[in-house]
Amino acid sequence: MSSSITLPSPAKLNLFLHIVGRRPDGYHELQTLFQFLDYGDEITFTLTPGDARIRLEEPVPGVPDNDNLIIRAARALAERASHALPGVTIRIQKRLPMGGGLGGGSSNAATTLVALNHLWELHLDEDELAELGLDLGADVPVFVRGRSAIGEGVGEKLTPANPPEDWFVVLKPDCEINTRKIFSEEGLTRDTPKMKIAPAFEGDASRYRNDCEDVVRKLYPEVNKSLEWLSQFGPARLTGTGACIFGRFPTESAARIIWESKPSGITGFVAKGVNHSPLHKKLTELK
Ligand SMILES: C[C@](O)(CO)[C@H](O)COP(=O)(O)OP(=O)(O)OC[C@H]1O[C@@H](n2ccc(N)nc2=O)[C@H](O)[C@@H]1O
Ligand SMILES: Nc1ncnc2c1ncn2[C@@H]1O[C@H](COP(=O)(O)OP(=O)(O)OP(=O)(O)O)[C@@H](O)[C@H]1O
Repeated sequence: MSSSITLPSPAKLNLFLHIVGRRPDGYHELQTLFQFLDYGDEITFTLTPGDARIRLEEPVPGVPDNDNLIIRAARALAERASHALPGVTIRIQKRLPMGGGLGGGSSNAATTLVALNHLWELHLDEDELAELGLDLGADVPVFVRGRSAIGEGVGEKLTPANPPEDWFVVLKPDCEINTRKIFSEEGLTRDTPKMKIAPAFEGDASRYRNDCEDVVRKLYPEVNKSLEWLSQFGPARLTGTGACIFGRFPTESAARIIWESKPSGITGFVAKGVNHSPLHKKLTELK
């Protein structure tokens, strides 16, 4: 087996996000529809026999290595091994904005769990990896499992879903949003009635909303302005707790026309929604 592997670490969108309650520990109970994008970071893992360290070739700007979810995921996995493991050097090509609501850090953690489980030949099953992942972040399990899904609980109870694989214009207003801050806002809607989720949910996500959107629009005028602009062309919505917003289009060319006309100074990208994670697709090709 090769001792080096390069794998995608895709973004997710929350096609809708309802807050349906609050647990005694303060965490919010959600109903959310996750879909992956064929766009994200890329991570290369190279085993280093003879050097037991788990290290990043270069730090992610603004994130101390000890806090980096890649390092934390690798260490958590290594603790599960019953024998000495070779070290690993990890290189990340970061494309996803931080604090964007695209799940970048969680996706990096999941790619690390899946990649090192493979390279270290640990044979943990998907349930074990998802459970390890949940300790690192609420969004990690869906990235570990790699299927679009309705997430309930804090996002760890997953029911596979098949939303249409549309094209998206994703815009990143010029601000970073802290997830914890939004979940602690007094004015946040926390009592959306729970829906009954049918297996293989294929409902029209645009009928539902993101309960964080009102609060985020008020606190971040940049987000409000971008949503107003994108809404001219169809339903536009916040992902996660922001800051990114997305508009849905049936074809790539329709999405690109809108992308080309965006106001100057806004960053982002055009990507396709996919119901199978690019991570798992690539890993299957490699096996
Ligand atoms: C908003 C979403 O992106 C939707 O997919 C996720 O629920 C957030 O997931 P995440 O970024 O992995 O969040 P975590 O790192 O687990 O949590 C950050 C903080 O947000 C708050 N938090 C998070 C998730 C949740 N369901 N309820 C919460 O109240 C908690 O204060 C927590 O300390
Ligand atoms: N590998 C990593 N990549 C990005 N952020 C990381 C990483 N490791 C730790 N972090 C921390 O996680 C924070 C949130 O980053 P992330 O990119 O996951 O935000 P997000 O897209 O808003 O996530 P979510 O949608 O899950 O709320 C960052 O501000 C950073 O401090």
